[in-house]
Amino acid sequence: MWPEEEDLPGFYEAVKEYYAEVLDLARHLFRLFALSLNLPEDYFDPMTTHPGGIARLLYYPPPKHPLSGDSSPTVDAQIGLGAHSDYECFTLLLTSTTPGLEILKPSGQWHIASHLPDSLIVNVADFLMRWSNGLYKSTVHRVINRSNEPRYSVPFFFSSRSTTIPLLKLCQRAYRKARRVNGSLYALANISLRG
Ligand SMILES: O=C(O)CCC(=O)C(=O)O
Ligand SMILES: [Fe+2]
Repeated sequence: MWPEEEDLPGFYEAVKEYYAEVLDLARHLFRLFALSLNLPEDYFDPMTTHPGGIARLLYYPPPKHPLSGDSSPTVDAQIGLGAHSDYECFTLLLTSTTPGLEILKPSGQWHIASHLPDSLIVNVADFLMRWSNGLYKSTVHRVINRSNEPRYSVPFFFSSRSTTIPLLKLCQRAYRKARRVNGSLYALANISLRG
């Protein structure tokens, strides 16, 4: 449901235009992922003809009591979005100047992603991790608005065409390792709805 044009002039057009642009970019990015996996550039193209692509318009109000800028533990009430990974192929994130996104590092510490002007953040998601047999790792992240400002963000979740996709023997070494070490990766393929 969209707000009436007279209530928010230009809003619908702006969102529609952004969606078209980011969809193009996502398809292009998929080609770069293909090249990085030593696949032909157009390898994933048939899977992105009618892809799943959802943009969310998110608002995180400022906290009632200012929070510290470091990544020290916080109580649940302060967390805008709890720790999770996205479940599509990847996410393109457009954010306002207010930081808030935190990335879980392999060390177990949270890294506060700083805002870079005119940039998008790319988060690898579960499906691409599964597809690449764990070569690409999905990013565990959360959102905490530690500032006194409202925070806005527009994640665009990009997935493949809705069809049965055979498990690809991409990245043979990673494939064998994934099968041997982490059978639970297979469970991911069965999770259709989360969060
Ligand atoms: O608002 C953000 O920066 C991230 C949003 C997010 O992780 C999500 O909607 O899955
Ligand atoms: Fe997310």
